[in-house]
Amino acid sequence: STPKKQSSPPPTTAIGLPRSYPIIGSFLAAVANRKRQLQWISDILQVSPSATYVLHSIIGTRHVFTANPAIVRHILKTQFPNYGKGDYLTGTLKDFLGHSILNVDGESWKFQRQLASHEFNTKSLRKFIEIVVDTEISDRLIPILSVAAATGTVLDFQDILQRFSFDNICQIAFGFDAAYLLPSLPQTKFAQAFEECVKISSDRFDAIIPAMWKIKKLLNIGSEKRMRIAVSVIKEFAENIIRKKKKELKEKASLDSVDLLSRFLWSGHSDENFVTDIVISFLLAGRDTTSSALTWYLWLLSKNPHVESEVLKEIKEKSKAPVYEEVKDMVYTHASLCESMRLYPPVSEDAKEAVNDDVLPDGTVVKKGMRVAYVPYAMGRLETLWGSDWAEFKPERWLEKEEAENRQWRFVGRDAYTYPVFQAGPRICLGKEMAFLQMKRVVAGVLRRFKVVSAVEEGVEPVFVPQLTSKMKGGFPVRIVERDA
Ligand code: HEM
Repeated sequence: STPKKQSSPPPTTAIGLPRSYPIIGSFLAAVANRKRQLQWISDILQVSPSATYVLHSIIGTRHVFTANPAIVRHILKTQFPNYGKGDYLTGTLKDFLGHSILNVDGESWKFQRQLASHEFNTKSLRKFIEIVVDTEISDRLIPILSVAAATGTVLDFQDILQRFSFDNICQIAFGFDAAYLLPSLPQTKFAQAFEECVKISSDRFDAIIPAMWKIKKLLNIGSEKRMRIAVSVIKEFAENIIRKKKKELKEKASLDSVDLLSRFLWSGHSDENFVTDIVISFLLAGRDTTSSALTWYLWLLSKNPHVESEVLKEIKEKSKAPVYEEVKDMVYTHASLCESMRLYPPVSEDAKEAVNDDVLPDGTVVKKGMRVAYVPYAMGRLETLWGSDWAEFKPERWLEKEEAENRQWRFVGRDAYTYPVFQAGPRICLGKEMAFLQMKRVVAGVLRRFKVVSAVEEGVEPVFVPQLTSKMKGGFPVRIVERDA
């Protein structure tokens, strides 16, 4: 059956390019649109030649925004060494992320990536999916959903998923059970401090006067005072775990724990600050990304029953297979997750900074120090890339029927530069495969037994909030219904 138009996200209004004036550039338009900056930039990219736009702002600052795959390839791959994190980004995130993988370039990045990549080999992934994810599903998630189904309670599924992935990533990063997904939905000091750091760091980027936070920090007032406190809560927490881990490792002859922290300590990195920063980076990378993806996914499924029934069919077909094989083979589910993240990417915009002057493939001139951002949110909405039905939630875009007589679905991936939801090139997301395994396992574990019914008011579209990782504004209210066995 053909998907119905009702499932579509709201159409973007076609607008012209913003006015630009001498000295202040398009500063006024940027201020007027600052509460909807992502949508504003995406609208502009839709009407820009080569899907690329140079935003002129106050006193001659210029930023390039692009939704053009050839330019994405240029900055993420062909000219990779010329487009790094840069001073602006690293300076803004340093209090939170220090010199860890998400916040450095060059040799230090290479080294951390190399070491961390062991955490993502097949053996570790299998262990992760079979032990960490499945325990969290059966011991924590399912019981909460059963109670909600029995009592008819409305749950905020976004909150549930954030708690779920927080517990998961704490296990991977530290080998520590954060116990954040409990029936009482506890507020833990560590998780709350983490949330505060993410929020304040995001706000630093969004401020109209970019250096304002530095002044507040200097004076130790307002949000910057809260930031300082939250950072120290996180660091203290991490340091305690690190000390315990160090002691444990000293008493052991070999490395049997698989968490990232043990791996770093085992390889001789005993500098607590450095190790703390790395662990925090992983928490950020792994925490809100999969929960964001799954929140929007379940919302789209609730609006598209024909997709949900295809997914359910696949879950039932695969349910006899061992856990790891099951999730690896969920082709339709995989496609539907890709499709959902096309419309609602967990990382909606990502900026690089030019090390040297350069010219982009479309002729746009880039000066040293200029920021060039690719915008997955805008790219997923381009007719030139996805066709005139781009607004429809259609997993079939990613699938082909096999020629063989059983006519199974086969997944057809898109070029990573057209769909840079996980970034692309040498710095492509290290957790991509892990994220898919986790998401598919959650989808299978939940949908097999329950129907997740949106309790969002009829006709209301949830609002996409782009922070460091995107969120559904106000959460995702749902009712849980137990399926007939
Ligand atoms: C749906 C889920 C996810 C999405 C959409 C996603 C997306 C991304 C993106 C866009 C980046 C590039 C950020 C940048 O450098 O500017 C990234 C990097 C990274 N991600 Fe993910 N991610 C996801 C899940 C995960 C998970 C579960 C983990 C780990 C447990 C993870 C670990 C990392 C790491 C370590 C990096 C840094 C890679 C590097 O700089 O070399 N990600 N991810």
